[in-house]
Amino acid sequence: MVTSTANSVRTEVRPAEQNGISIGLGVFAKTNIPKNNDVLVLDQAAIALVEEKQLQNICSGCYDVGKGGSIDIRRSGLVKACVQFLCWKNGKIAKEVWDEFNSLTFPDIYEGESQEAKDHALMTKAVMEYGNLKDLDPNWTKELFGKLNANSFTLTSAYGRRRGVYLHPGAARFNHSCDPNASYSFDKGKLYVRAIRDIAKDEQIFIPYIDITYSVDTRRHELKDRYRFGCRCTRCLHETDTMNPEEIRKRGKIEQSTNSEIDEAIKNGDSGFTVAWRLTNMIRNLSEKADWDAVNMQQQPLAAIRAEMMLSKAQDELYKMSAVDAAIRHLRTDPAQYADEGHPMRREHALEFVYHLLYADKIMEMQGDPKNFDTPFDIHEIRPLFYAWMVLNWMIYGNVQGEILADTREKMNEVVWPNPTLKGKAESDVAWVTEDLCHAGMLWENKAKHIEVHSKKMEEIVKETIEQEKRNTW
Ligand SMILES: C[S@@+](CC[C@H](N)C(=O)[O-])C[C@H]1O[C@@H](n2cnc3c(N)ncnc32)[C@H](O)[C@@H]1O
Repeated sequence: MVTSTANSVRTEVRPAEQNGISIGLGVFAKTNIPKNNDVLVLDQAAIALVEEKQLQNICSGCYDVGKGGSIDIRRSGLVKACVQFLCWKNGKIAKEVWDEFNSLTFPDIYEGESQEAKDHALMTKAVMEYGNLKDLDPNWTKELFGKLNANSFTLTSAYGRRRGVYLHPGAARFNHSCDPNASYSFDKGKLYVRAIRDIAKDEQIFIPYIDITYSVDTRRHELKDRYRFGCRCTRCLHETDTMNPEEIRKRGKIEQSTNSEIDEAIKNGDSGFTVAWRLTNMIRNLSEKADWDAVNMQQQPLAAIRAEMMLSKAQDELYKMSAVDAAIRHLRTDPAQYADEGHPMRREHALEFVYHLLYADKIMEMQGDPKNFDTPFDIHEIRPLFYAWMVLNWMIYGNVQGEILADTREKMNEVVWPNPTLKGKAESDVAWVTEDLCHAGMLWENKAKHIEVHSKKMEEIVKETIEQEKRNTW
């Protein structure tokens, strides 16, 4: 069912409105689409740009690591010099994709005397100068930047750090909602749009353009800033109608200033440990200052600090510590943010948690490793490999009682995964983890006991860590 436009067997593009206001075109279901089913799988990205510093690591064509890419486009000098890299799939682009790209709109802000228009004029001049491109058309560059800004997806690493942008004219027709009925994920150059609720025939399909775990003020701020529109979604309208304006403003302020502090904390190339220490201080300061109930692990801005702490510790190979952050997200934040156990974000985060656990297990096996000091995992005598097995079984069965390998394989086929790579990874991991635990004698006789003990211990670790962070006795 892979297609290169949003007019497909299941979807069509037509005029759309949201809460009584026209919002241009949108994507609609042509048939009932049950929850967890594909809405659309798109290939033929028109533009995929990865920022310069990532180029050695990641291909902007398939977003895979270590492959490099090709540059073969009309006016290639422009884009290469300006935004570093551009990859047309197979060096070509389908005519229907190109036509759709040309029909995309962009806000007036890019016209005339706006700061953006001036910036683009300046960039064009620089590119003409340095790239020796005398015949470059400044109107074309303005259009390109305008379309990119208004219609592209932000490509992020698995940890949510920005890596670049991706523009697919078909995907660009999906409108945004802060309470979406579909989600998307990238996998090997394809974009998978999946229903996260049952979608009825003729219903409009909405995806989230931004992280919707933030409060209304921050969401609206970000949509205005990045995409230049005031959100008309039902959730935004409801929240602005019913919540206390003072409370809305206050929450937004704390979230936005914390995000700036996070950027500040990770910016200057310090060690992961130092950054994690700064982030812990931020939690303590927040818990001291904030007189509202957001200083719990389930909400922003603490969920954002948590994700950065996890990454910072992992950068220093402190996996036993980063796995604790992943556990807090898995057991506290995600269930609160995404009520549905099968939500794609919960699955993606769960698999990340598994990787932190697997690395933690490796480190614990290494005798004399300097990082093998007394972390909560050592103190509580948790075997990370066993907990990884529990999480994998939760992902596959929805519980932790997984039985035998053959069963697991069968079940894997029924589970809907956000994308094929995630499925493949979980599938191969559960096989070898199960085998290793069998050899270690942890499966099957004492399995129930191990599950009970590990669940209890992980709960204690999570509780203790959260308390320690608030007091900063980390
Ligand atoms: C990526 S485009 C989506 C397709 C677009 N409606 C079109 O006609 O091509 C983003 C634009 O759609 C509109 N839009 C999308 N979601 C919206 C929302 N929740 N509220 C208001 N406008 C929205 C805004 O004009 C925004 O700049």
